[in-house]
Amino acid sequence: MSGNKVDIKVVLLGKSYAGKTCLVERYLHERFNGETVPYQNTIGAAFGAKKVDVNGKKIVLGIWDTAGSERYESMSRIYYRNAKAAILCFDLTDKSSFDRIRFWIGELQTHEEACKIYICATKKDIIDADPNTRDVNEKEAQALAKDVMAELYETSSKTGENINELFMAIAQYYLETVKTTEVKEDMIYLNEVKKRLPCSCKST
Ligand SMILES: Nc1nc2c(ncn2[C@@H]2O[C@H](COP(=O)(O)OP(=O)(O)OP(=O)(O)O)[C@@H](O)[C@H]2O)c(=O)[nH]1
Repeated sequence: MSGNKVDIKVVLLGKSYAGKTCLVERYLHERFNGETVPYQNTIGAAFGAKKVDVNGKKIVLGIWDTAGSERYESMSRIYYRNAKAAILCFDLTDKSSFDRIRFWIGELQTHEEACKIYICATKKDIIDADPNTRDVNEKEAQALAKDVMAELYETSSKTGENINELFMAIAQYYLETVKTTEVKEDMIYLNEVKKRLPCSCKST
């Protein structure tokens, strides 16, 4: 990492009102304005960045909070292009928001194959306070996550539960993958060197 360079592009996708902006607000600024400020839909997208320390390595996450409104859907590809991680948000109290993430999974699988998917079930505090408000079956969410090899996090932007954990997992996975790639590249390089060695070298 050098200067203000963004190391990992992370994009948030999901239905309008799913809780994407609050998730980013909580992570970047450790605050939740949901009880004091009326809901305002995101227009286009918003960008924020945060430097994190993963086992002594500092990396910068560049986070794109996209608009959930279907009106802006065609623009979303601009925001998820080259993203290393996508957080697909759904609201635990709204089944239609869960159904919507299948659309985003399809988009990413078609256009951004290398992007790692994280599924984020938001507003956990609401269902903790009243389990009857749960509109998405936990097993169904787990099954979908397993299907697409995604990790599933249940979060609350009100309490902050699981939010640092989610972004830390993204950063850690990124670093592990970078390391693996470097190792792979070294291996390829060694193979190439072996292939090019003159025959006389084999016996030495
Ligand atoms: N209790 C509770 N309310 C939440 C939580 N997250 C979001 N909300 C509320 O849900 C509403 C929508 O949240 P936003 O974060 O603005 O939703 P969004 O997905 O960014 O919406 P768009 O910008 O339209 O795409 C707001 O009224 C928030 O206060 C949460 O974790 N707990």
